[in-house]
Amino acid sequence: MSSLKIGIAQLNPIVGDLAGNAARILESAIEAKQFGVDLLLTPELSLCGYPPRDLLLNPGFIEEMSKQLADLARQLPENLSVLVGFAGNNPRSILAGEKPLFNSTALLNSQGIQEVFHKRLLPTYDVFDENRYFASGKESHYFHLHDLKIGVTICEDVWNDEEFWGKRQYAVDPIADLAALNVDLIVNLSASPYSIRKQILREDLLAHSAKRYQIPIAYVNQVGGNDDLIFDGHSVAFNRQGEVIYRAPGFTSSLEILEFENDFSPASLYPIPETEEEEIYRALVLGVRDYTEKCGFKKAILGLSGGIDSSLVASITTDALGRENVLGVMMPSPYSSEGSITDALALVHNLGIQCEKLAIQEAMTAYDRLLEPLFAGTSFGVAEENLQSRIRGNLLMALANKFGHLLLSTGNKSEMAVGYCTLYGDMNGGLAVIADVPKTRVYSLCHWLNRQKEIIPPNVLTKAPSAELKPDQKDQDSLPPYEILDEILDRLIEQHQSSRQIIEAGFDPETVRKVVKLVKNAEFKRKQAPPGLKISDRAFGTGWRMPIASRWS
Ligand SMILES: NC(=O)c1ccc[n+]([C@@H]2O[C@H](COP(=O)([O-])OP(=O)(O)OC[C@H]3O[C@@H](n4cnc5c(N)ncnc54)[C@H](O)[C@@H]3O)[C@@H](O)[C@H]2O)c1
Ligand SMILES: Nc1ncnc2c1ncn2[C@@H]1O[C@H](COP(=O)(O)O)[C@@H](O)[C@H]1O
Ligand SMILES: N[C@@H](CCC(=O)O)C(=O)O
Ligand SMILES: O=P(O)(O)OP(=O)(O)O
Repeated sequence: MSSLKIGIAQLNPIVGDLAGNAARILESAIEAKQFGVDLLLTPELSLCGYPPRDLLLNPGFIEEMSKQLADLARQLPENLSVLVGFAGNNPRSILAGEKPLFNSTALLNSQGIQEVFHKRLLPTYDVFDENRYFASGKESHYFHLHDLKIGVTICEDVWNDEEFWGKRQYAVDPIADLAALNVDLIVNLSASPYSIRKQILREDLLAHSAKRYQIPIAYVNQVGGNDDLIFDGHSVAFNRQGEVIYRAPGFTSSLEILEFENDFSPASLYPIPETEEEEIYRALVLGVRDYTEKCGFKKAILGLSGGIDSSLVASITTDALGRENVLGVMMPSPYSSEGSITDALALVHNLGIQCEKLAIQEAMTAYDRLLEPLFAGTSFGVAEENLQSRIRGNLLMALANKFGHLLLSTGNKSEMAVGYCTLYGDMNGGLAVIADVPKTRVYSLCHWLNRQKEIIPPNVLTKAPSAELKPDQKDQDSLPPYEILDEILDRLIEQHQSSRQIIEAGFDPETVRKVVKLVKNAEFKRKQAPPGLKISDRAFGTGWRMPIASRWS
């Protein structure tokens, strides 16, 4: 049987940057050619980046994509085939009443577009909404290269192994269809977003299919952050025994070359991060870096309270952007503890970032005076408390606006779930870095960060969480202990359990009912929150579509 050199281009495209993404693909192709590569694989929709969302509804965008695809082919080095992901028109759309586009892969070489393959299984759950734009490809097929039959699949096409899941998710299984066509190799072009330990699931699934059909599989995944989604890369290849013979590094672009002769020869195997904490931290660093850079910012700003959430976000941002690009602002009020300054300063020292101090007492007094006639006869309450948060939010946004920085908000998933945050206050910002990280995980990430040397000051790890909006206030005065709250939230949000099921699992009925009500009532806040980086299987982002004015809980 013939041999083949396959290049895996784990690319980080910018959504909508058609010319820039084409240039990235071309650069990889030229480099791959220097290593004698015959076939280069790029991720799903590599020309427009994933997910392009409603850019796909713009006919001019689709037209330009097809032009870029043809131009790219013409510039390719000779004797190199490249699989490029693109969205193209569905000619049957009007006659057959199908969606107007296909999610496709073109086989290109310097002679032009040789063949086109369409994605068959269109995910429409969680953050995916592909039925909104695409029609399903009707069949699976392959192309010939060096006398090899190479079957082409796109992302979800390989996620329907009935034997693996114990049930069929879709009526057809593209892998089974390609196996029936006796292909020598299956390639999969993916844009599979990160969630905790998802790579283990991907590898178990693909290993099962490779072994089941005795067909080697090469899987190339997109890498990089696009808005709320983080793509971890971790492209991987399996021999026909279902063994992993190659794994790309996670969270970074790469180009690797695999030798194929009847089967894959073993190649480099970058490890999966050892701990969940390492994995999550690296994902968040990539998410912050790419959001910042792809939106055209260089520097970021955040409020430093000496608390654990802002400390973690400051550390992530420092690793993402470099310490010279992070500005922390301390904004004490008369209710702030001494630690809000000393702990923030210890963090600033450990990270080496810039720091400014703006005491907010004067602004509070001015607000109180202005509101006095209207608030007369009422007692001090949440509205007055929240003024501090809103003054801080305003000051931060003024600084971000003045100096062209990106304001990062620091609320964690537990707070976002129950609405323990102030609209137009600490919720201000362009990106919510830890909005999908529960408070208990915030702690474990900080402990992990400190594994070799102190990054998060010890006092930050040990003091009780507090909004410090009134004397001696503690989160735990208003909320159940975070260990309990987070478990209830996990059951409710990620495991889709009802209050009854959670109570039956042994949780205090009154606490469960209170949490469920808080989550429902905070929907209006989450709708106005900045995009949050997704790390779980169910984040409060594009995959969470709850009504606001509703009765069901
Ligand atoms: N700011 C912080 O730093 C911080 C941190 C942690 C916790 N907290 C706590 O979070 C809480 C924030 O208080 P809050 O929730 O009253 O503040 P909020 O002002 O952010 O939200 C409440 C207000 O939102 C509006 N609203 C309510 N339901 C709505 C709906 N369905 N649609 C549109 N608007 C609606 C109403 O005007 C209501 O008064 C406080 O208990 C505070 O201690 C604040
Ligand atoms: N004293 C403060 N200085 C700067 N920034 C602050 C201060 N207090 C709060 N913040 C910011 O708001 C969020 C939320 O505060 P909680 O302590 O969770 O209520 C915090 O992370 C800071 O960014
Ligand atoms: N189900 C897959 C694939 C989605 C896709 O086709 O983009 C995933 O979660 O990664
Ligand atoms: O938001 P922070 O940083 O103030 O953390 P905490 O809420 O734990 O005080």
